[in-house]
Amino acid sequence: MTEPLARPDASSAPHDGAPDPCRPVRLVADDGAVLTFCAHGGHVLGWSPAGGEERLWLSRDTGCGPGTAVRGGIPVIWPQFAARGDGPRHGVVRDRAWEVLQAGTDDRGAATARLRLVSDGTTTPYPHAFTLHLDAVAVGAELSVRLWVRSEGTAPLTFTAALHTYLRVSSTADARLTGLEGRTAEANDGSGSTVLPQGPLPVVGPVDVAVAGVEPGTQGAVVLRDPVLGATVLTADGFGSRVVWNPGPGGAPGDVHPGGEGEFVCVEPAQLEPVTLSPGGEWTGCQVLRADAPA
Ligand SMILES: O=P(O)(O)OC[C@H]1O[C@H](O)[C@H](O)[C@@H](O)[C@@H]1O
Repeated sequence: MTEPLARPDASSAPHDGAPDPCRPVRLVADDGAVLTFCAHGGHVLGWSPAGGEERLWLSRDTGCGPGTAVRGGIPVIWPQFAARGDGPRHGVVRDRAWEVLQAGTDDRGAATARLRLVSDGTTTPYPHAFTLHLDAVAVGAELSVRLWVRSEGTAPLTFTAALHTYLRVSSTADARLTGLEGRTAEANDGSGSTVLPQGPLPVVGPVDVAVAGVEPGTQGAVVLRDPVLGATVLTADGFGSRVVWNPGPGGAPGDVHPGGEGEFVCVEPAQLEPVTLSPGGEWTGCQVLRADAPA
């Protein structure tokens, strides 16, 4: 079942008779799990597990439209994480329209969407030919999101990537993160490294770090515990790092609604070691979020 929602930003312009890429599309699985996405940015906007509340955070003040990234949900960061390169910050795919290849329910009753972005290599500021697919599936307690890349050009294609996941919390003051304790965390502003303390980590910002060498799958699980919402367990494959970001009081970008920085923490599966694909080469990274009820 596909239902349109009100657009998050009334200022986003429809694109010449084509469906507005900023229009949120809401898919409901047979068991009640909900996946919301928009074509702009190949962006997962929301997810609630079967019988549960929304687990992703979306700013009420987000923009959406050519050149503007949505604030919240799961922005696709590619082919450059943050300012780690000489291209545009966080890459070139979060602020342009993707195509919707499929949206609906599959034969298990899961809510599924496949989005695609194709570049023929003539687009600035990133003149490389590539195809990206973003697959999102919501069913039961889980959301899975898979990013697939194929190099379509004749030259090697080098990139970094992330699924910049905004996890909703009832209050950053009460939420805690486990799974990264005792690991070395590199500050994303280049100011150096620290070793994270043992025990559950507070998520009140400012915090902006990257932890490298995270194991794939359940071995590298990171768990966000919230006393109201319950736990969200994040596992990933293909992404060697986890970025943890919260801007903290007074530090939020202007498209975060007032007080919004107290309502989320970003836990981002990221591939920060550059990946190089030969012509025709492919790469896949995926994450699974599992919602557990409050203890
Ligand atoms: O404002 P944006 O470009 O969306 O970036 C938002 C945040 O993304 C990541 O988490 C980075 O580690 C942060 O340094 C950055 O502030």
